[in-house]
Amino acid sequence: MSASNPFDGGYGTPGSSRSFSGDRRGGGRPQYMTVGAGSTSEAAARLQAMLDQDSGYGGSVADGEGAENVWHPGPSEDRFTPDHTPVKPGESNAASENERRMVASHVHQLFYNQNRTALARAINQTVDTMRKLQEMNAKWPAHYPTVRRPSSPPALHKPDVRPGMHHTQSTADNHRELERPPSRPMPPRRAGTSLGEHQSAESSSQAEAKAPEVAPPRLVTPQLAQEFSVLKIELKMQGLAQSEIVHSLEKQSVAALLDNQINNSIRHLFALRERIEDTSSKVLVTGDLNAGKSTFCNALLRRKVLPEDQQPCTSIFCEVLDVRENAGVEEVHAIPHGFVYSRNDESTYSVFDLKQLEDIVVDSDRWSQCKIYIKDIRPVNQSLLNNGVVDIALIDAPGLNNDSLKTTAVFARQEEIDVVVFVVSAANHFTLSAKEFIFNAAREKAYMFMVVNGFDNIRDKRRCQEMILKQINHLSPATFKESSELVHFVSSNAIPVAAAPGGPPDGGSGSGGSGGSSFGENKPDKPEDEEDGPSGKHGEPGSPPKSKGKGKEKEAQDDFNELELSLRRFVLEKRARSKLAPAKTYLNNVLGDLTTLATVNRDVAQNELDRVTEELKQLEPVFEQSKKARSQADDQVATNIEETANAVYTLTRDTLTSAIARVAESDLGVQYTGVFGAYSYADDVKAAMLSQVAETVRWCEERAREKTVQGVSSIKSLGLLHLGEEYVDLTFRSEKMFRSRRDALARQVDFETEVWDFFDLTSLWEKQEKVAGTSMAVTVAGVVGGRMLGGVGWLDGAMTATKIVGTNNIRRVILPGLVLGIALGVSYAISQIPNSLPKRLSAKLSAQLAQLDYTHANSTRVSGEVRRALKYPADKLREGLQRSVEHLQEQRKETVKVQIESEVARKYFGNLVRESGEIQTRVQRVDLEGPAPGTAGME
Ligand SMILES: Nc1nc2c(ncn2[C@@H]2O[C@H](COP(=O)(O)OP(=O)(O)OP(=O)(O)O)[C@@H](O)[C@H]2O)c(=O)[nH]1
Repeated sequence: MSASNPFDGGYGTPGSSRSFSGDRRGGGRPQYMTVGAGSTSEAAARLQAMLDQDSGYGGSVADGEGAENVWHPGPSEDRFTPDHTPVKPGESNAASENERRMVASHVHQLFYNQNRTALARAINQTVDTMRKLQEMNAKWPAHYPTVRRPSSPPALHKPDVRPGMHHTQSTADNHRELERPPSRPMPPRRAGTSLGEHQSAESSSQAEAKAPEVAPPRLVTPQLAQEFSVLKIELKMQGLAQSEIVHSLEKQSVAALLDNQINNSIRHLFALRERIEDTSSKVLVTGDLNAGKSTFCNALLRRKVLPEDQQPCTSIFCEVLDVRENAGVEEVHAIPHGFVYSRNDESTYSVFDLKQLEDIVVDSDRWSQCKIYIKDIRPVNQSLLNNGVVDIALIDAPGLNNDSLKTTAVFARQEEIDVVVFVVSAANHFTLSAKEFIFNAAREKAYMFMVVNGFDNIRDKRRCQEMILKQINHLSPATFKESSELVHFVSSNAIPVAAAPGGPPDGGSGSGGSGGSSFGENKPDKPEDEEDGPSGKHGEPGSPPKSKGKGKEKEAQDDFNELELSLRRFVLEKRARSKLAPAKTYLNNVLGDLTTLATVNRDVAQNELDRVTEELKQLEPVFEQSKKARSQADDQVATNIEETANAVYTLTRDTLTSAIARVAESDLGVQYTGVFGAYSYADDVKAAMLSQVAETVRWCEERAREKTVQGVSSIKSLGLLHLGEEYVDLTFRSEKMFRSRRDALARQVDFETEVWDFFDLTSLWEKQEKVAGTSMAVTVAGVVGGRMLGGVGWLDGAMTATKIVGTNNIRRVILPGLVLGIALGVSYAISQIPNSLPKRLSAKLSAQLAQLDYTHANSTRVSGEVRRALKYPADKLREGLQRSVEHLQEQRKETVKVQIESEVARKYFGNLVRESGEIQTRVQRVDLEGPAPGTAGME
């Protein structure tokens, strides 16, 4: 019994002859048969030609990758959709009807190819775009958006409750948030790993447009949220929200994480491309323990292949394949753990007989999975495995429980799983593990085929249906929307099955079976043949009496037949949805992510560009000012030093010159102790003079020190003026100046005191002229004495005296007068020593100092030291100014660099927004839902 309005579409042509020339899997092109008596119509031939010409990628792909290199199988290799509804032989206008159906199938196939082409091209373009993004990300680390955590997890992720987007920057200085423009159709779907965060389901466009995207987020385990991520950066850091972690990471680390995500995404896209190019389909049958999965699979095969048991038995994945895939040999290949199955490599599996399957399926310690090659005994138009269109594999999964849930979830996610058939016990409904599985699988497989099994056990069937459909609506809204096609309430054990190979014919499962012969074509259509049906054997105790049971069996088998038709339609006709939808939804999601990422980064780049442009505008005058200040301060400091040094030089020179000139006049403080101490007096005077000169030098040095201190402080003011806080103050220790030895002077000045130095005759003479009444004797004595003392020509002196005194008196006066005169003269001269000696010595000292160039040398030394002392802070100031200029220059260079980079990034991300938007639009235009033209009218 289907949930509502089961449509059988009127497909199927039992009796229609269809044959394929060549090996279906060997690459030979299938030949489409004309059904009925007529030949292929013109329209069909035209369509066939179109299909043959349509390379899948057409001639429109210029870049080549999509066209020739990737899409190997031509579209004609994919088979057209078969007719399903049995048309009884001899039915009126069967030929034209069949022909019409075939044309419709071709059209359907053509559309399928177009969609497949469009998606494959979109995959190629997306991969190209993502690779370019990786290049950009390496140069300009992209900023990564995160999703704001909802305060309380919404029950359903409806578009209007989508979380707003937060942009998280990885750098502290650049932190800002960007709100998503409200008009943007796709929300960001990245979130942290917590249960409160989730991403939207990957669903078909229809599901996206009309249905809430995901089931309650509380069901998302961190593990699965990660597995279903697209460009999400997953970080496993305990106790930290993702946004916080992203903040705490370096920009480069985020870029590296994104790069990694892109790589994963590209890998996934390649897998999807391979998948859409693959013509086979895998059907995974899963569900709770003991829900009747194996019984259901056997019912589908009309053959008891898989072991059924009342207690859990299937503990490994059992993949049932058509025997043609194994060169026509029925057998089981059991794959041990750790091996990757390859049919052509026997070392990867062990071969068993079908009879041994019972032992294999329970031995999960030894085997990871098994491949069961069997011959589907049903005709092509009824067989699922051998349907003539797609290679189908049926996979019986272990019952969902805590241990296998994850494995099954991972299995269900595999790209090659096209259809998930979920078997749920009508009596038990959905368990927690079932709900979790469905919710998560719904992300990848928007549609799920639901088999509510054991319906025979239910008394209030309507209530059971209502309750289960309500749960499905909650778990997989997309499936619920098509519940008439996708949800079936059946009793698998009501289906007569052939006995296991080698065993007696077996009807139902487990506890009993229907007549072994009841499998085969058209059986369900003949309830009257069901004498030996399963009625009463697998029903609950107290099942209805036989006559009533017969009706029930018929009903159960009809329901199952209906299920089979739907499943065939789902797998075969709607394989576009099951095969192409994952590619479409993933592309849609990843392109949405790309657009989000690009929008965020374009805005970030724009903001950065604005910021640095403004920064540059402000920096430019500061830089110019700094350069000007440097040269100004340079000049000022140089002038300052020069002026100070010159002033010190002048002061020292003048002071010293006058001090030396006047050294004799000053009070030297030396006591004259008489003629006998004249020599020591002379030494003392000399020492005192030298010390006075040295003292003067010291005085000059002191003034120079003061000037230097002033100079240093004026340099400091300049520094503070131009460098502000950057100015490094130096402590100037002026006492360290002029530390060189000052007693050098005594060693330099070396002159002997001579006798003449004691008598300054010139001055004596001058004095005598000035003093009136000084006796002639004194004069004579002076003259004579002078001459005598001069030691040369004393007679001349005597003669001169004679002339003056007169000849008569000479004899009387000459001797005593002479003696007296000399005595007086000598005593006078001696008395004048304290006056004469300093002058003489001073003159000598001056002369020697002049000879030594003492004044100039000292002035140069003192001013030189001043210059040296000032040079250090001046150099430091210059360095500081230079650094400041260089710093600004560097800053300017850096800002210009950032300006150029953000300009490039803005353009790039602007283009990326456009590009990914365009690809996304093309992807969204791929309509996997609408009926193919030509078939619509037939349903
Ligand atoms: N009444 C009734 N019993 C059924 C139905 N389908 C299966 N059973 C019984 O349920 C029991 C379990 O069936 P299995 O097919 O082994 O169940 P399973 O889900 O494959 O079990 P595991 O693989 O062990 O998880 C068997 O005894 C079946 O006969 C049904 O539609 N109605």
